[in-house]
Amino acid sequence: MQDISLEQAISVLLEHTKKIEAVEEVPLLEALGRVLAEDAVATFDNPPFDRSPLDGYTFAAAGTKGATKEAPAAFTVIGEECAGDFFAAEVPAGSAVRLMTGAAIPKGCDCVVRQEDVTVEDGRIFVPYELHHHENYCFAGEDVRKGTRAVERGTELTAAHLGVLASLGFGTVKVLRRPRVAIASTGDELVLPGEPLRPGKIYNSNLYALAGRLREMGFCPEVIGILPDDAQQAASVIAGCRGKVDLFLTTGGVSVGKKDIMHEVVRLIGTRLFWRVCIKPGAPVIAYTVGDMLGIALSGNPFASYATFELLTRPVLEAFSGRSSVAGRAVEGFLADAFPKPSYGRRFIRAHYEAGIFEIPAQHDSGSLFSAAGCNALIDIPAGTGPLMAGTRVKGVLL
Ligand SMILES: Nc1nc2c(c(=O)[nH]1)N[C@H]1C(S)=C(S)[C@@H](COP(=O)(O)OP(=O)(O)OC[C@H]3O[C@@H](n4cnc5c(N)ncnc54)[C@H](O)[C@@H]3O)O[C@H]1N2
Ligand code: MOO
Repeated sequence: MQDISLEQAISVLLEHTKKIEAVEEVPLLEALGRVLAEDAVATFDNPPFDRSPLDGYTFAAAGTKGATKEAPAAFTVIGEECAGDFFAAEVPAGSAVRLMTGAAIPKGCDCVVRQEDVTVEDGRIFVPYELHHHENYCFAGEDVRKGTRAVERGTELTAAHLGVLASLGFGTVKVLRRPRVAIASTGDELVLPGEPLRPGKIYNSNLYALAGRLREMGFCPEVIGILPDDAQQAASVIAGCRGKVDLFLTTGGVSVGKKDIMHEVVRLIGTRLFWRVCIKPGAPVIAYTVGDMLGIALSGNPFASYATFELLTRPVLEAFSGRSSVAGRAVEGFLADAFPKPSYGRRFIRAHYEAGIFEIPAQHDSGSLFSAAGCNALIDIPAGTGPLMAGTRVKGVLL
């Protein structure tokens, strides 16, 4: 099989990715980042009643006609209402109710005066200027009218959406089921952080970097852990997830070494879609299916798996969720630093991008993730490019 281009690889993966249409109802507090499955329509006017925007007094504005500092209008204060109280009686002309910001405006009243603008004496207030009908007055429904489509189906819910939905009384919302992603690392050399490091072993960093990346993107990966370099055992774990998982992600075991087991795993349980993509790092990626579960086996080198996760897995995750931010992540800019290596094949290098400038860290080996920690972009260097000088214009993609 010949190496395929990155674009071909993405298109093969997307052919095997179905948008998830299943719906589940979740508590509103757990709905951040989820995709709304049906329009959220306001079932009442919000705010639900006419209310005061000030701490002050409410009365009929007509009673202030001709009022001046010298000849203020007087009102008898017949009650008090804090936000949350409800003053049910009608307020007669010449009377006022003291009320706090957010309190409902009682019947008979049509304006509010700030409490610091009036004088209070013996249960009466003196208003030194004229007020108009509906002055300092908030109307029922002025935020959201009953029947308004407050949040549209398909919206990825942000914090502001949660606030709007809460204001309209939605305790739960119907959202699309999230893609179920399982993640594992292969390799007998791997040890979980926290355990002692024996000779020849290394700590498993891919599992943490990719599980973290999935969580940053709003997914809840099922973290399987380390699969041994035994194709039968690894195959049985992966096949056991069929029907429960949409995407099984692994790292390691995809090259040509003695223990590169993923080839055998795919032979045992699935159908290979492709092996090897014309990119550096991470070329030896395998894509496969096990029934309707998609598998992506990324290469084990930490930066290779980190970069190919962005380039190959992220479009799949977005397609599962019905989103596509891939195009929106493309950026162009100038190199702050030289990149002295020629790129015979298409190469992606880590960089920090800001305001049109890409800074490249000194360390960019596929086996090292250390310098990726300060990076937020991958520079896309076309095949056949010679050494690059500082100031060269390049394209990239934001992580
Ligand atoms: N003869 C050839 N050898 C290699 C080729 C090749 O074309 N011919 N390709 C090289 C390239 S490029 C890559 S990339 C790697 C891919 O290897 P694998 O995907 O099979 O990965 P492993 O051999 O399992 O591991 C590679 C490297 O990464 C370390 N590793 C693996 N998993 C983890 C983990 N979870 N956390 C941290 N580090 C991990 C592993 O110990 C190895 O050092 O193959 C080249 N070889
Ligand atoms: O594709 Mo590999 O990650 O360059 O070493």
